[in-house]
Amino acid sequence: MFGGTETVASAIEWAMAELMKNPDEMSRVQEELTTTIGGLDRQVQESDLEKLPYLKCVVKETLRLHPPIPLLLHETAEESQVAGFSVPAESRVMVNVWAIGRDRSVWKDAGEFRPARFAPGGEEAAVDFKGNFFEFLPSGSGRRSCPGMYLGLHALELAVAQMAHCFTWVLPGRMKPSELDMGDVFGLSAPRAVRLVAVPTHRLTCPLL
Ligand code: HEM
Repeated sequence: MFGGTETVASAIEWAMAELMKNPDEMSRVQEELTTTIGGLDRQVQESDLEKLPYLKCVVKETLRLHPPIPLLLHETAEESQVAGFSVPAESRVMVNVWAIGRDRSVWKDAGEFRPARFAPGGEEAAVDFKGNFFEFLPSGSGRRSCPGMYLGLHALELAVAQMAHCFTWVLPGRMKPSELDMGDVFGLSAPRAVRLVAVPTHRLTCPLL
């Protein structure tokens, strides 16, 4: 239950928070949605997702900065050498996916939310979720990597697409995007420290139901 629900729920909240903090990115996502869907007179459907490449970059960038499972807990099957250190067999090993995703020696503008890095022509366009790029491991890697990742991605993309397409979002009161608290809580998962509060207004010209 935890693996399939909390991961997706926390990633939806982080994606929306990043889009609220970066209004230009929200506009770009909404523009892609409006163009792909052909206006504002219908909702996003599952079949539209394959035609939304920038939305997929937004989701990828969200999972780079906010992997729902920040630490992978593994055990070595045999003695190994890592960076000149000998690691005995049956050692508990923790892989800090959260820190790797923000490593400045690996990522350009590591702390910035810049989905275009994953777009065609971007410097990280080739990175995927299969666990072969060790600098990007939101679903782990190898035999114990996440078996539900593509289901999770599908749910995540659909939820963000629907929210961005159906509504215009603003922060409550007169809060500026730069004032949005982006702190997280470190544990088994890494949800937002402060829940996202955002005010929607209807954007579509058709009814929601
Ligand atoms: C955005 C969504 C998701 C993310 C980021 C995610 C991430 C992860 C990660 C990092 C692991 C551990 C991999 C490792 O230790 O190397 C994992 C394991 C697992 N996940 Fe997911 N997950 C997601 C969605 C789901 C969904 C939707 C399901 C089921 C419907 C699921 C089922 C599992 C299971 C069963 C494991 C344990 C696999 C094993 O131990 O062999 N996950 N997930």
